[in-house]
Amino acid sequence: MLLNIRDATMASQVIQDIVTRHGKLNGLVNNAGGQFMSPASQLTSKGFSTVVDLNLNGTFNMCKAAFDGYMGEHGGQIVTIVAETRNGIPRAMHTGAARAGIINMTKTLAIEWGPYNGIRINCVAPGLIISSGMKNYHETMVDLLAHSHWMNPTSRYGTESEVSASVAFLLSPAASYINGVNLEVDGGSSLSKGNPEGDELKYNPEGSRHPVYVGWPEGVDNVHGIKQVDAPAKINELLEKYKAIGRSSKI
Ligand SMILES: CCCCCCCCC/C=C/C(=O)SCCNC(=O)CCNC(=O)[C@H](O)C(C)(C)COP(=O)(O)OP(=O)(O)OC[C@H]1O[C@@H](n2cnc3c(N)ncnc32)[C@H](O)[C@@H]1OP(=O)(O)O
Ligand SMILES: NC(=O)C1=CN([C@@H]2O[C@H](COP(=O)(O)OP(=O)(O)OC[C@H]3O[C@@H](n4cnc5c(N)ncnc54)[C@H](OP(=O)(O)O)[C@@H]3O)[C@@H](O)[C@H]2O)C=CC1
Repeated sequence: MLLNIRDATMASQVIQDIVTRHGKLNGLVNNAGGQFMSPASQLTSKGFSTVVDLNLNGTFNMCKAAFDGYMGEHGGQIVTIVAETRNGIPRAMHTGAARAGIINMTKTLAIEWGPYNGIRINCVAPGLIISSGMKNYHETMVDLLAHSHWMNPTSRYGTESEVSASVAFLLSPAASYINGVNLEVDGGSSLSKGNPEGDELKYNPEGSRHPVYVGWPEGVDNVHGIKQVDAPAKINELLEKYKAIGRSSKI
């Protein structure tokens, strides 16, 4: 099923197709999104609009389609992946603005849609994650990333599994009284005060001592298997390292 979330008509059509095929729509996860890197001073109006359209308008299109097509009548759970935006996102101001918009939209929808059969809607805000998305960035950026992970308080980046686990939690009855929140999944990086230069001892360049979660238990189709992360070699190297930490850690 092809879907461009920027197209409201297509969003409605896809939701209708799902409801027709399965008879219900229990949950919606808005994961699609992205941006290009650019300092704000070089960003054009069109570039800004493009990223806002994808992330903010696209998420609205999907939420509205799910509400109109099923959830307004039957309830359901919605989780949107945003990005950690606590201190803005230098060189990605457009996406920071769009994601902050989604977080606020989520709060309003939680209030307005809660009465509709208990719809719950929340956000998950990842910090830097070793993911397929890294292939979209320039080599120099990937290089920088591959050597900067120790600046995170956990001395590592996150994994796709760790984001997925938060999404699964928010969709599940375990989160039945959680509504309108933005759950940061960033290892505490948003709390750090920026570049730790001159303060390195607080960090651990040797590697992480925090447990790491990579991959769900092997399933029939292993849909969340880390083998499927199609990222640049340097990023996959990091992932292999995290796998080793994971094996030696009690989680
Ligand atoms: C890891 C780092 C941590 C840094 C922190 C980053 C944020 C937190 C971490 C997040 C990580 C991730 O999200 S990882 C996920 C990564 N995946 C992605 O980002 C997917 C990337 N791609 C896309 O979604 C799309 O291609 C998207 C960027 C929205 C562009 O959509 P379109 O194809 O419709 O747009 P285009 O036609 O190409 O371009 C439209 C206009 O946008 C502008 N534009 C487009 N590309 C441009 C570019 N490279 N530089 C300047 N400007 C550009 C121009 O003005 C274009 O107009 P013209 O000049 O007229 O052509
Ligand atoms: N990796 C990270 O560090 C972080 C990621 N995020 C966010 O997490 C989410 C997942 O990213 P990640 O897995 O890393 O990267 P990916 O680039 O692998 O995932 C982005 C997905 O969005 C889809 N997409 C983009 N535009 C559209 C559209 N118009 N309609 C439908 N689908 C679209 C892409 O589909 P296709 O492949 O077909 O183009 C792709 O599957 C994104 O929203 C990302 O911005 C947030 C913070 C940090």
